[in-house]
Amino acid sequence: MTNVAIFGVGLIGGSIALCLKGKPGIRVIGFSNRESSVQKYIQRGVVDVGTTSIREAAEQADFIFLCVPVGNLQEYLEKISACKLKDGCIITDVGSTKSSVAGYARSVDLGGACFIGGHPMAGSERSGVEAASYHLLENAFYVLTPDETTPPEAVGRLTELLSYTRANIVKVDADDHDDIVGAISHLPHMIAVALVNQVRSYNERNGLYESLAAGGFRDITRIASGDPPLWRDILLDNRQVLLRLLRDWRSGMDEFAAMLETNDAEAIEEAFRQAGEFRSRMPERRKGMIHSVYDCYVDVPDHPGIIGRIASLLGNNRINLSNIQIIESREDVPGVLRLSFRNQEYLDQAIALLEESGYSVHQ
Ligand SMILES: NC(=O)C1=CN([C@@H]2O[C@H](COP(=O)(O)OP(=O)(O)OC[C@H]3O[C@@H](n4cnc5c(N)ncnc54)[C@H](O)[C@@H]3O)[C@@H](O)[C@H]2O)C=CC1
Ligand SMILES: O=C(O)C(=O)Cc1ccc(O)cc1
Repeated sequence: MTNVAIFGVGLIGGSIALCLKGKPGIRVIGFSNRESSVQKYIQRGVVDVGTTSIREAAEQADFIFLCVPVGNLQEYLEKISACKLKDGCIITDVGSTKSSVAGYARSVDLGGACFIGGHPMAGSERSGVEAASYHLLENAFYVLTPDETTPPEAVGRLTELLSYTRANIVKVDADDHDDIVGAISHLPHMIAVALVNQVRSYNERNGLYESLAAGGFRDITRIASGDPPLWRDILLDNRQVLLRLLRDWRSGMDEFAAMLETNDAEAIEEAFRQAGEFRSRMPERRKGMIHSVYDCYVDVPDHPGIIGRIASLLGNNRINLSNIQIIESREDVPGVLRLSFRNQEYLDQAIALLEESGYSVHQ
């Protein structure tokens, strides 16, 4: 029997637990520091057994996943290292930063156990076990950060276990990880928050900002709704990298200001051209840190029951909708429905079916 202990069964810990539970020879143990949370994990069927005892969870584990916030990783590594761990036990984490946790792991004596940092590079702005999903990590990159002291055999065993998540495992140096993820995830989160707060302050004087900001603005700032304590920990932990990235960001904004001040039409066009060219080279719709959306928009006449008919059409053809939203519904224009799906396959099938049935669909 392979015992997998998960510390912090939230969005990420819960999603990993859902991938492992019920697999041959695997038993998932959920740890929480709160008894009521342990009961919840068991009731929701996310773990096989649960405990509030660090020792009980850690000492029988063959694998330990630390899925607590970044700010609690040091504390848990220290507490776990004080337990009598099994020889060959592999400890890993899922934190969004990788350098600091590697340092904490080096500073404790893990006996016959070993630590391999990890970061599943997919998620959402939601948190808690309620948001966990069997599909969350599917096709996403999952970074592991072994160093020269990590036994390759341990990396192999962890990779094998993680194959149940259906993520793509990649090995990256911990410092490189923090530079790259700082730029593609942490910096965008700060920008989204600053942008929303900028508009929020204008809105205090004129509520029209809020009314008109729906649609695109809402979409591009979705990540500003991330869990505040979680993001506090991530940004503070990666602060040296982020301070450097913010300097570069400011100089990019200064360049825009200069282009506007000097009426430099050509430079503005060139900036858009370069960005568009780089963006077009990125693989489309691959699951990334800031997750892809599989949405389409359907024009719908203002007929009663139309939403039900579309939902039934998809349901009868076994195409699972993950969300449905009325974007526009006014008397003078046809309405628009936004349909969201979990993957490209469902989206493609839905578009084909809706078009066949006479609907006008766009992406
Ligand atoms: N939110 C996301 O999309 C992603 C988050 N991560 C990383 O995953 C880790 C967990 O994040 P989420 O699952 O999103 O958060 P979450 O809030 O959904 O889950 C955190 C879990 O840790 C528990 N917890 C909090 N403080 C604790 C403590 N002191 N002792 C024991 N348990 C405690 C919570 O009860 C919860 O079950 C973080 O390190 C985060 O950086 C990694 C990839 C994506
Ligand atoms: O909501 C999104 O798309 C995210 O960006 C989620 C996310 C948050 C933290 C991570 O370390 C990785 C992914």
